[in-house]
Amino acid sequence: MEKIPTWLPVVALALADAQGRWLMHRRPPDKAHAGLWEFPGGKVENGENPVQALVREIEEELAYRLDSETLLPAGFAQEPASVGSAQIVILLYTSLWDGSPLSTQEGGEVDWFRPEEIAKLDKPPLDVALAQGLFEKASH
Ligand SMILES: Nc1nc2c([nH]c(=O)n2[C@@H]2O[C@H](COP(=O)(O)OP(=O)(O)OP(=O)(O)O)[C@@H](O)[C@H]2O)c(=O)[nH]1
Repeated sequence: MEKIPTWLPVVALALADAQGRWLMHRRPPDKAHAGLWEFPGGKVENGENPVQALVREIEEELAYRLDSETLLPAGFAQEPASVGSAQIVILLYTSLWDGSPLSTQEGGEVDWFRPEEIAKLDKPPLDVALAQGLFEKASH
């Protein structure tokens, strides 16, 4: 067996405001899944743990400094296993917004939505699964 990772860890953030709305990021036109709404985040880099990766990604994408102590694991979603390319697994964390401004740094846009609105947004497949897991859990 080759000693290379067979899966690609990605981390994502479900940030809630005090009104029960959640932050979603719309991917810019020049990227994969252009125009789709996702939980913001990105790939875990070598030498990082998931929380470090998420803090870095959110700072890069949104100029928002997460307090790693407030991040709670909320679920995960995975691509079907495939031969050839690494399987993407997205780990989702929740946090409560502290009110600091958010500003998109990489050409995307962000907005706040209620769970029933998020259900109707066009999303990449793993974000569909993450949203289902998060909001089905929250409503029980
Ligand atoms: N959020 C999300 N990402 C997905 C899905 N499926 C899938 O292949 N991805 C890929 O997972 C990666 C997420 O990392 P990212 O957000 O840092 O991607 P990026 O394009 O900004 O980074 P890059 O410039 O390094 O490629 C992207 O390559 C994205 O295309 C999905 O369903 N949801």
